[in-house]
Amino acid sequence: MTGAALLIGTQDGERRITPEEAVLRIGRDPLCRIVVDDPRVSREHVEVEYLPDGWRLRDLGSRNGTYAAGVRVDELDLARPCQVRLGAADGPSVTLRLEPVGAGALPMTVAAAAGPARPGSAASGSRFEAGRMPSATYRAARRTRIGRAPDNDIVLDDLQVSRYHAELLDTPGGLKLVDLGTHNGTFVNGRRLSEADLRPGDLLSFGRHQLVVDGTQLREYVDTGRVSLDVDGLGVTVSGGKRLLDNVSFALGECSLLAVVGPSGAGKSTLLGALTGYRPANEGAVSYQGRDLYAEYDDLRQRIGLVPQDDILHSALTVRRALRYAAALRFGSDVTAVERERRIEEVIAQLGLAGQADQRIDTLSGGQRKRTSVALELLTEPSLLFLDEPTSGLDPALDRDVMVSLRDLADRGRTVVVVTHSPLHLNVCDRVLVLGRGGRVAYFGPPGDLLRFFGADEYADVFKRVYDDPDDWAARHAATVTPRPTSGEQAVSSAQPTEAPPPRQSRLRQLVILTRRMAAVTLADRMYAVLLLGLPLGLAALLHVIPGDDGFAEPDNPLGRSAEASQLLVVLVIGAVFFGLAGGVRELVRERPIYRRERAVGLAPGAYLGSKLLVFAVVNGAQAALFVAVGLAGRTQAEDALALPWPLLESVVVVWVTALVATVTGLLVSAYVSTGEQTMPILVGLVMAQLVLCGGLFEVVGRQGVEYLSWLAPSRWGYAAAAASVDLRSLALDPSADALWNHTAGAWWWAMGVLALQGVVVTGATRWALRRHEPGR
Ligand SMILES: Nc1ncnc2c1ncn2[C@@H]1O[C@H](COP(=O)(O)OP(=O)(O)OP(=O)(O)O)[C@@H](O)[C@H]1O
Repeated sequence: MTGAALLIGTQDGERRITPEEAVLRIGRDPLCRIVVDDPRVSREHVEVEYLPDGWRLRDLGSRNGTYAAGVRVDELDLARPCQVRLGAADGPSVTLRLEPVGAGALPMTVAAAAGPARPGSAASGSRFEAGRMPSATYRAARRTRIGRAPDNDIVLDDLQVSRYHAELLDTPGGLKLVDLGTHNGTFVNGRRLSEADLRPGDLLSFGRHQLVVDGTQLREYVDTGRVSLDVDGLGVTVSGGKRLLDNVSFALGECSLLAVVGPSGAGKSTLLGALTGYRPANEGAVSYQGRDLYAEYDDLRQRIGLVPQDDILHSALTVRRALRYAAALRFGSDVTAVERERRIEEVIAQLGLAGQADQRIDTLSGGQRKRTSVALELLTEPSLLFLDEPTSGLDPALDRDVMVSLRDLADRGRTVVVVTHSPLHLNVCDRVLVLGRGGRVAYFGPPGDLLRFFGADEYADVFKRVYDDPDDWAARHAATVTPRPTSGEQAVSSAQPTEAPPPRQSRLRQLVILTRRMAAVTLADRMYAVLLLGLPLGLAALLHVIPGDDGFAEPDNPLGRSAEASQLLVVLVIGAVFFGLAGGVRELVRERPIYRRERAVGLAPGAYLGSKLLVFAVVNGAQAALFVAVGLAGRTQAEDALALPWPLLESVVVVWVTALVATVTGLLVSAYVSTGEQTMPILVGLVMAQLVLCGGLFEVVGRQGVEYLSWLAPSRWGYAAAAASVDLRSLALDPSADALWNHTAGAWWWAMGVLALQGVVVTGATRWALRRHEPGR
């Protein structure tokens, strides 16, 4: 395209301009190079200019707007042939045909614009095609196979496309599409379907590739990231009638970088939720290259990358390892390790992280860490990238570093929207949107005009003015924009409540990936790993403080009884509860931002929880073995075992299972709390309750309320199994009436069975609690 001339076609004929010619204005004014005599066109309506990266068309703040593919645009990259309308989105209007010609330019195709897209209707494709040119055209045979592998009839080179993805069958009733059981999914007019009868104009999506059906012909379009975003009348009202967003409208051209700024509480995060579809708006529409985001969310969500405010990275891993796990989770299982590795190296290079690729994330600078989060989102090549305050907490130099990276991403073909508190580097953006309280737009336009619009000398004044008088600035902004044509009805959003998408791999494969990741994270965090093993060792030392040297043998005193055995068991069981809870209680809350983001791209909660259980089962097993072996060293063991080959093994198993049930209880707490700090008092309270209710401190049998309550405590059953194992009823100082402690295999299995059942119930409750962190909540 570089060096290409531009052909501009109007009703009056064609005109060829070269890069050497200066900026060319088009409008009603006789001084314009191309004069258009039409009342809907402004005196100076648009200008066309050759920039280092190619031709651009810019709307000069025209009253009635400039439209491409039915979307109002402020700026348009003319890399590809297109049609724009001056003064009206549709109906009769002045139409310009713009076509780069000469070196590297692509041939022109003109497609007529149709009505707005409707999911499930045949119109999606026609609107989507308006003004664009297909990258290929295919004719469907009787059976046409589509996929990534080279032996398909239609080969789509895209890691989000399965090797053998779908089949088109030419039947007497017309074309029929059948998904070949992919995890990636096949989408028809934005809806995921396993089978569909196709009609002319239907839009089929496979990853970044779209095929529009026209008889037995299929026109292919590839989403290279050059997409426009059109936001019309977004409104969010919460229960109680409070308005969080009020009639937000704006249009962004391709390859744009938009900064959303505004005082705290203005609604920036709410806007981000509405634009990404996580928390859809109640009113209005968001369209993405002419496609309705809410109506076609199943499909379009894959084209959206979101970098939330909190890091979505395991900081103990290196950049490359974190990206490897993310790629394994986000790509389908038929994407090979070599293909994933290639993509990882691409994003590392793209974000300038080659020097840090093998560095641990917790040793990166704030800016590099943010760029790693961005790299992770770019793995799947989204065309729209949203970032929530990526520069918060960064110094001005790192702030600029991040903003310049975003500029670069937009320039390479992507629309980037960044919410920021920092006005320092707004000049790298194409557009700035200032939100005032109540979610009203106080300004939307180029950064260069921002201070002038507010009559301010510095950005701090802008914030203050918007904060002090949001109504006035919203009204002033409204006066500068042309109202869009409406049908007179309130635009009710077509949004459905957001649901997480299905996983990209089988749940078993996810379980394996997540288990490996968690093991890697646990081992990489040396301090944490040392603490996990240090805790049972410290507790084992406490066991040696208990007086006596009989262990679990009959005490050598006239009574034949002592407190030693029951004291040993209390410390063993409560120790197990303690290290189990301590491990579980932090786990989910510290990973919450990661969980939320991964859930939104197809993480299966069952696989996630399963990976925690598997790793903790191993960790708790090692802890139990250490604790029992070191803590009981030098003490006599019980003479015989009840259910397992050796008494010591029985003690280890009791401690292990008790710890595991406590771990799951910790995970349940972790799923409910909102910060790590909240876990400490809960941990203390739970350990104390387990101590009181275990039955070893004082007798709970026969004290009705207490006895029933104790049935809920895992420590009660862990203690009972351990007591049965060592025959505590014949060793303890006070002969106990607790039938759970009978020295029989039946009593041991009963106690262990109830303990296991508690584990299953609490795991189910934790899985349920994870629903609180579904995307959109
Ligand atoms: N579910 C809700 N119910 C009621 N009010 C809400 C709800 N969610 C958000 N709000 C309120 O809506 C307003 C906008 O919130 P939002 O988080 O979008 O603002 P923000 O501009 O992102 O703020 P900040 O810059 O502090 O992050 C705030 O006043 C907030 O308290």
